[in-house]
Amino acid sequence: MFLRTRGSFRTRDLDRLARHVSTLHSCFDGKAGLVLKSSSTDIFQNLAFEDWIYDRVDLQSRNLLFLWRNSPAVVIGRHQNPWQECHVELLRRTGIPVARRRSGGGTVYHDLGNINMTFFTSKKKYDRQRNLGVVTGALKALRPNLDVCATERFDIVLNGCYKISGTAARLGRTSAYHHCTLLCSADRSVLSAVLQSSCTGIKSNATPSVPSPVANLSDHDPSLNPDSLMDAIASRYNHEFDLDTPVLTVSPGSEVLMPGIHKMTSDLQNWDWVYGKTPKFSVHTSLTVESTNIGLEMDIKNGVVETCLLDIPHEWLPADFVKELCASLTGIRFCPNEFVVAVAAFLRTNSSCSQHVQKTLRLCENIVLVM
Ligand SMILES: Nc1ncnc2c1ncn2[C@@H]1O[C@H](COP(=O)(O)OC(=O)CCCC[C@@H]2CCSS2)[C@@H](O)[C@H]1O
Repeated sequence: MFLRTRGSFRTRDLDRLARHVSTLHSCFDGKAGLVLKSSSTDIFQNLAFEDWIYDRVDLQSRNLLFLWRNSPAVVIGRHQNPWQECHVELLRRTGIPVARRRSGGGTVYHDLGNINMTFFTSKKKYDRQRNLGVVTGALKALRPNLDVCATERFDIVLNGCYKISGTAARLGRTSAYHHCTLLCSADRSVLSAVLQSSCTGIKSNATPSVPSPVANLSDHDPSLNPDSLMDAIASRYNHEFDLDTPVLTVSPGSEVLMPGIHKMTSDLQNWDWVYGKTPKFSVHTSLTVESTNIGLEMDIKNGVVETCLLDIPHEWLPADFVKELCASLTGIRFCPNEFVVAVAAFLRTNSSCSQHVQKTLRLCENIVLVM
């Protein structure tokens, strides 16, 4: 039946497929530990791979290290506000994605010059200082003169003050993971540009990040590169956990190897997860449009505008018109697409005067920049 409905499969393909499936399972079966390296640089695929391992692999009697890197991306913590943490408008313009991870903590920037490590264990064996010891041990094995140490808040700092690694964790009933970054040669000008809010006047209880001066390891020693660092970390991990495992490359895009991973990936990409999960917040800001001062107040819950108030001089736009405009913005997602559609629909039914239309468009050009 399976073969008939999918005529393109041949016995040879099925054999190969079966071999792959058993390969992945045999990777885990009977092993006390594994080191896996991602073949993907897609932030959503790599975060989904973490979810898949956490949900589907029995971590009670094994340790697992996952090494991965991403194309440029901003990664916010589970309980954070992207509009507060990053320059959402610049990210949209440059096509750099924002991802919300399932662990708590602050916002970091990733690119191919940044390494990520995920240490999976049982909850009982979860030990962040031990894991960070693997990282600092690997660095010292590579370059004995490097001054690196882990701090009380589980950062790793270079020369006593420059952050090169940040940590976050997810703890379940029986399983856990600790993941951390390592800055080797990331683009620091992009890092600081994207980790600046484009929206002033946000009030919220979301977890704030703790900004620090950062450095790249390659600033200290230009011969250090991500591949040699990952090899050194893998061998130090083997040493620390008394293992003898090679680094296995895995493809987190493979539904065949990891059934269910596509759904996990698309859940992480969904607007409702990335933006909609933001804890309730409000924006109180002022805009200057054609030399007129305009106050904007919005309450946003689950990413949706709950209330909207625009404080506009009556001589600039009539009060009834503004009231109707605010009403039409209530209930939309706090995002440019829905905003533009709502304003266009509003103007179609309320556009008796071309001056009002022009002013509304200019006002909306300014509002869209905070979204
Ligand atoms: N890549 C990277 N590595 C280290 N530090 C960074 C990085 N990007 C930004 N920063 C600095 O850390 C603060 C935020 O520090 P804060 O302590 O608030 O948050 C963190 O460290 C979170 C680390 C999450 C690690 C996960 C591992 C895999 S997926 S992401 C930011 O404002 C910058 O100053």
